[in-house]
Amino acid sequence: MVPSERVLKSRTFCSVQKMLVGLSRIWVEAGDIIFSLATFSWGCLYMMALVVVFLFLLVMELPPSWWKKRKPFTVIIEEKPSLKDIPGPLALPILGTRWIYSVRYDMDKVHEAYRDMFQRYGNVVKEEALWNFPVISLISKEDIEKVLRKSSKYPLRPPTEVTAHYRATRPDRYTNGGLVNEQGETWHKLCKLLTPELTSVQTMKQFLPEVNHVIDDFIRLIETSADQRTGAVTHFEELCNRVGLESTCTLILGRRMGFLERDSTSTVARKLAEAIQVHFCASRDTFYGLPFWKIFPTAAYKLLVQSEESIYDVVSQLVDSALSEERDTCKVEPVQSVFISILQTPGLDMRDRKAAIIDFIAAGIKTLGNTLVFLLYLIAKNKRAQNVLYEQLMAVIPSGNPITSNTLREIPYLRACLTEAFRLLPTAPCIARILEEDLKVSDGHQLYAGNVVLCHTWLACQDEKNFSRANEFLPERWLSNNELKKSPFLTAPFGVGRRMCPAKRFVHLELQVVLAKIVQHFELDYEGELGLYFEFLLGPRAPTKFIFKRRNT
Ligand code: HEM
Repeated sequence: MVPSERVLKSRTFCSVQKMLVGLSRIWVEAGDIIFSLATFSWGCLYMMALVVVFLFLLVMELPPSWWKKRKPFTVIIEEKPSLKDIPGPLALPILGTRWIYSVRYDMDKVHEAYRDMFQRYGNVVKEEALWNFPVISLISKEDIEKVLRKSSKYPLRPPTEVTAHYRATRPDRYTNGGLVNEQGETWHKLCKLLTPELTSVQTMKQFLPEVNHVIDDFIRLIETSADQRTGAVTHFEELCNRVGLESTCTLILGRRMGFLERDSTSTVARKLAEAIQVHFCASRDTFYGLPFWKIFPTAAYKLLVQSEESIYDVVSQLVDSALSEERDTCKVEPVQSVFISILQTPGLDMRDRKAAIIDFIAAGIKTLGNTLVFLLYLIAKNKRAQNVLYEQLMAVIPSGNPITSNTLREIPYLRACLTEAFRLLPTAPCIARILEEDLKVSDGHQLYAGNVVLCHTWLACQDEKNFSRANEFLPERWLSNNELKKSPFLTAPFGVGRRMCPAKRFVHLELQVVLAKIVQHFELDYEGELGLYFEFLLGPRAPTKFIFKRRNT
């Protein structure tokens, strides 16, 4: 057991003891009161019993699970008074600061809320969830680095509590919370068994020819969807979600799904994309809203369950049909390995295998779709960069030729465009961690092991202190490599350390091919300005309207 874990466990034991002692006192006192009232009125007794049961449920059910496993906040306040000094919105007793998302800010603009809070309160901001559980937000480059550098064997990322809660109610489908939500040894085991093929350089090398085919189909889909006269494609974000789904399924299931054909199976893609959108929105609403879903199924919780079940059913069908056709129809030979390796890995329950495939596909569709819209928007709006990229592409890859690893290496500007797009518009605007050690941050504020910390990498990337001409799209800044060395933790769109996204290599490959092929085929434009929308991830506000003018090559 690592030392930080031991510390947490011993603290957990003390805090659980204190909590039990406290609760038993509450019960004794509540019992005394109830007993005396009983002599007064049975009706009154009934009401009091209901109130006590309700309070008990509140105490036991509402705090986040990782809080219950660690130090209750009240204890932290008593022993470590300096957390009190961290500025933030007015915290109400018990309810904390979650009221701001109903009164001061819109739930779909949480990204703007943080920008405003950093302006109001400084570099370290404290929000308080229910029962005044603290969530600390950091924006300074030095603070973010301090948190993300301290990566242990089992880094802790706060789980999406509501998903973990729902999965616990379906033991027929899930044996654990899954790779994204698990912690400690269970997470480590899943990571070790499920991700080696996905992260392998070899798998990606072999997958490249198939990526070329997928993107050629995407180009055809754009051509047939565009207005013949103007080249306009409205709701382009839907096409991006479809290519995200097709590519991820091709990689994970080892077979083409046909989501890029003009009509045939696209209803499945739309159904899945819609379910995933609802899932992200419901996750956001249950996270930023009051967590009464722990006591009764609120509207947001019901939506979450519906979307979880739709995603499970649709992906399950895809997996089952791929399974029934077995190896001989896994036409994309090199990537059979991801699917087959998950299915054949010893030490995993069939439920874990299916859940992992579902999680990978669900994790891919929206993230890839959003990222692609952002990337193409920035290229469309920056004609100079678009022209430089086009010239370089045409010099290295004659139009119509497939893209290979060698040609990709010869166009560093292509990768620089990706990194710059991730800096300006990442779909994951912050990285969350649970601290495993005490840490001193800006303005002398002391944080403690067990505190939940949000590292706002996106906002830090827009700060002139960290990047000159921070709001401009300048891919050139990444060509020297100095910039990357100066700020490896700020432009970290896939996270950092052992909990980093296992699909980073795949996404980089996919985005380079898609950008290269689109810029070779079309001159890109965008009508108006792109709006942003927060749904747990940062996404484009629909409808997005791109103009694709065919190039004469
Ligand atoms: C543009 C696309 C994507 C972006 C920007 C992205 C970003 C991220 C980020 C920021 C994290 C959290 C990392 C951390 O806490 O340090 C993450 C985790 C994860 N991502 Fe991605 N992701 C993308 C695509 C995908 C795809 C296509 C898959 C599946 C094939 C995937 C599967 C996962 C999984 C399983 C985790 C949890 C890893 C763990 O906790 O061990 N992601 N991703």
